Amino acid sequence: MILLRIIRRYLTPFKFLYLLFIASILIEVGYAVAAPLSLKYLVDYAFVPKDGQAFILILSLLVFSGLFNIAAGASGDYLVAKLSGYLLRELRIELFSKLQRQSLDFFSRHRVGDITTRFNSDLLSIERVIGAIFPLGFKEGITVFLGLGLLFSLQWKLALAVLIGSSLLFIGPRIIQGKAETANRVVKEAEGDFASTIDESLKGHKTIKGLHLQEILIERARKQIHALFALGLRKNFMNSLLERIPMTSLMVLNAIMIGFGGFLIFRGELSIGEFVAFFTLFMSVGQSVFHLTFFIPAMIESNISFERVSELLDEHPTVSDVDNPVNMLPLVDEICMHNVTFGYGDGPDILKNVSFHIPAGSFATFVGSSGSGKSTALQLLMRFYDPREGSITFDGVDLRKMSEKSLREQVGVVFQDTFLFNATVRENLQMGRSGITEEEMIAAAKAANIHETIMAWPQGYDTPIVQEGASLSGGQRQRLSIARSLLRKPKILLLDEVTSALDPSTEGHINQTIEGLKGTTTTISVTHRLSSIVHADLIFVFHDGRIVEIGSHKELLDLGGLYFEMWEKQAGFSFSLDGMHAKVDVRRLGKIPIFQGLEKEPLLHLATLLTSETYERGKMIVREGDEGDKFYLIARGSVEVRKQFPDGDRRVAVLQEGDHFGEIALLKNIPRTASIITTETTVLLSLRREWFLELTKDYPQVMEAVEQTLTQRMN
Ligand SMILES: Nc1ncnc2c1ncn2[C@@H]1O[C@H](COP(=O)(O)OP(=O)(O)OP(=O)(O)O)[C@@H](O)[C@H]1O
Repeated sequence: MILLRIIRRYLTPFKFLYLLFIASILIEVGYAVAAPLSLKYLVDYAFVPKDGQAFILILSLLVFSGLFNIAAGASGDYLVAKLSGYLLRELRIELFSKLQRQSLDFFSRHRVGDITTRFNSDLLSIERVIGAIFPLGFKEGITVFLGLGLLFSLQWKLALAVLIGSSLLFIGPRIIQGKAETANRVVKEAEGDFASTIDESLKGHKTIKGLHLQEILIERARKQIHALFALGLRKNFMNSLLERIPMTSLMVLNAIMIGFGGFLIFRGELSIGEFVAFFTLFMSVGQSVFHLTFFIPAMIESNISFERVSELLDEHPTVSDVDNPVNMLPLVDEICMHNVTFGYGDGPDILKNVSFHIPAGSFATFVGSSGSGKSTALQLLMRFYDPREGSITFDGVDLRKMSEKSLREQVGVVFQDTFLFNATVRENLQMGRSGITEEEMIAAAKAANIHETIMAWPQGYDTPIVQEGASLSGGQRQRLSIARSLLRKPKILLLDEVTSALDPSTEGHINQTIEGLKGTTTTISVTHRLSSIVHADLIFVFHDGRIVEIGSHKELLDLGGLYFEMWEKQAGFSFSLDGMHAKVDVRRLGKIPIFQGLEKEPLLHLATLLTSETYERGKMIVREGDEGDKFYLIARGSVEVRKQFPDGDRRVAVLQEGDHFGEIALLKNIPRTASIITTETTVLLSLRREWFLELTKDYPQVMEAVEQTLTQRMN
């Protein structure tokens, strides 16, 4: 039984207290059983013969042992409170530590709501069992056991009759027990589902609003709440039945006892004192049985909680330290991937036979289309996952042989999705590091271009960050997390789209900071904004899980391959300093398929009709089904394309800088075929149909060109 396993596991160091607790229980049980037995002597030796001396003797014994019993009971209560407190403390610590040590795949396998339910309601239910139900059940169990022995010694025939009657009467609850167990499990799962929905609706409120998914979420929650109601009803009914049946059974048993007991008295096989003692003892045993059966639903419920908690305790991280791991030393030579193949879980290969060398101190970047495996490669360098095939080495040492702690000390990482703790700015920056001076902290904040912003807040570095930084802008969060990483002075710095939420001037500043790290820090940055990496030492171009080009910006442009194509697509845009307004040059405009082949003059005119639109992350630009009246060109940022399918809406593509959408809207008023949502701060250039049509009056060839291209595309 999991309960006993847990008790053994956590209470072994407290053996002495545990033995004391058992002793106190035995005293209590002894009294509970012996007190009714005293009635036999009171009735047969004191009351019936009217013997005063015997009465006083028995009474004194009863009073004395009663006081002793009270003292033992109180000590037992204290001990159980202490032991259960210890156990829960240890369980909580181990559970939480287990959670922290899990590999990344664990977090994609488990939903937040499900894990938090295990910490909240499951642990509460365990607390109830360990602190009250189990000790009381244990006590009642021994009472029943000893009490039955005494009942048999008083009158075995009567005891046997009562026992047979009881066994028959307990068959009912046994049958219901299985059903109750299933009902309890199903309710727990439904609670987990609902908790996940609440969690999702809170964390994803922006996306939900942006995609206008409120109704879908309400509908989903409504279904879950209805299911909870129906399942809860069944569970409560089953549990009540379990509780009710023993009471009824007890009444039937009383009838058996009085009837058969009376019969034995008349036959002279039972004295009146014995009958009174038997009856009282039976009531006491019956009460204990009743309590025991009362505890059964709670035990069943808790058994599921025990299972769910021990499931977590038994989870072993898929990525863990080997025995005797080596400590990673500061990088002096190179970071290498050797023929690495990797996929998530049992999924397809995402990285296919990837190899590269990055010299220490250099600034390297991973570029490529969305989904080509750049972030995955970065995560492997962090050892969030281990490769399926091949190896990763830092200065020739396999990552799998290094201690995780030393790796994390050497490697800093900044993700696109930054997470800030609910603590002050200072605490967030210094988190996990001691001995950081004020100057160092300010220098890091300045390097990340966030110092001035922090100083403008009323409490400066002591400003509390609330709701995990939800009140800050995406750019502020990103800059704070860059500062946090810089402050740790890592030898290797891994950056995943860290400047996506920044305006061009701030981005320029951060890029300078990153370039300034050359020589002292090995930096590997994943980005889709090629203008930010022209000074990188090495650029790795990813395509469909493979590296297809390697070189410097110039070398790759000269190569005229995929990188060149990407560069050409992104080139030709210019921005205002705050990044809110964009312009596109005529050469670039003429490369858009629908405008290809147009003369310079109409293109110049066209460029003046484009309007800048800036959106924060998570905003819906186009809603599937809405009337389309604009064509869009992405000047900066990226968007996802989502479509409705019978099983819900799904991302079907990601569009990035230089991509465009909505061409058909220039010609016809037809509903949009997909929704477009920004995945980062995005600047678009839009062209309204009415203005475009106006233009075509002066340049009819524009209309012809657009129509021709679109017709070709449709065909
Ligand atoms: N935790 C995960 N579990 C399963 N598949 C994943 C996971 N993370 C990423 N993928 C998949 O792996 C592929 C590569 O993703 P990855 O994030 O590495 O690409 P990327 O080149 O960085 O793209 P982007 O620029 O859009 O982030 C994608 O198809 C993605 O859906």
